[in-house]
Amino acid sequence: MDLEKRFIASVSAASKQIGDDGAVIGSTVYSNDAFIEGTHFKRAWMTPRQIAYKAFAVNISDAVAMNAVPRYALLAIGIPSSFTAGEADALAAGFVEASAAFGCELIGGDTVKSERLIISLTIVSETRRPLRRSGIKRGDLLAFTGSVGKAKRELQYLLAGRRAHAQSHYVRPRLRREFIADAAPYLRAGMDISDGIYTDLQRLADLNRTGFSFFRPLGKSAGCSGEEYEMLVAFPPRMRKRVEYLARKHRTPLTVFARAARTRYKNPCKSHHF
Ligand SMILES: Nc1ncnc2c1ncn2[C@@H]1O[C@H](COP(=O)(O)OP(=O)(O)O)[C@@H](O)[C@H]1O
Ligand SMILES: Cc1ncc(C[n+]2csc(CCOP(=O)(O)OP(=O)(O)O)c2C)c(N)n1
Ligand SMILES: [Mg+2]
Repeated sequence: MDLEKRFIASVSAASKQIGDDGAVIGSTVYSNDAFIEGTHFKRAWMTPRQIAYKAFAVNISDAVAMNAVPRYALLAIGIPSSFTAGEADALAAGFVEASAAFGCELIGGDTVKSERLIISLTIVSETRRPLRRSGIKRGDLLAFTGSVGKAKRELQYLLAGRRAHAQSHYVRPRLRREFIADAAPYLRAGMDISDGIYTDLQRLADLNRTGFSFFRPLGKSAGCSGEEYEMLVAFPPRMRKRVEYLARKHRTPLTVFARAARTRYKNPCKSHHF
């Protein structure tokens, strides 16, 4: 078992809430994601403003994954002392821009000096109908939004020393807020794709004690592509037409690729955790 899984399993003793994209307390959802130089990005890849915007967007993704509307954000940030005033201003501008774009008010946080640029955001969001990772039944269909695979390619370009394109989804993830809000009543479960479909399916398999029978293999280039921030959803076959209609309505590509079945699931991807 990898170190991350082991650690999360241990802290899960503290609360039954742990295990989903966010914790649902009443109609409020709490979620947190870290965005760390060296782990999630390199400084050379993006401008400080782009880094701040992406950090915010990937956090909003967890709220969307819970079918929650983001309301408030708390930001903890560690800024290297090598940053110029202009770079610090640009970082701040990225958070202010994202806060307005996602309608999520930045109400506080903490600022410290650190060796690397580190960002941790907590999002407080509201939902009337939480979309959880659990609830999948045998026979349910599995689908993902958008086209997946680009994030992995972009990451490979960047690791090879190239610069990111400002309009790329890797720099500016497009979230499926409207589609999820409309489709949630017909979905059995959902999560956002941060580690790649195959790895995220492993989480659904463990949590729902199910395997998947694939209509067609996705291939590793699509299935092992992380940081897509597209949605992975499950719904009963009788809801298929309705969910597909809502996807078309919101111009959201939707690929139905598997059904939940009594098979053993095996994740073919290499882990990037520890
Ligand atoms: N350090 C931690 N302390 C408490 N809960 C944690 C910690 N790290 C992760 N979790 C919880 O474990 C679950 C799985 O986390 P993770 O796989 O990172 O989710 P995601 O991929 O959406 O970020 C989530 O419910 C998350 O809140
Ligand atoms: C410098 C650098 N190396 C490697 C990667 C690849 N990478 C790091 S994290 C990640 C997946 C998502 O990160 P994680 O921390 O698991 O997000 P979470 O599931 O908690 O939302 C990927 C593909 C990267 N983005 N940047
Ligand atoms: Mg998530």
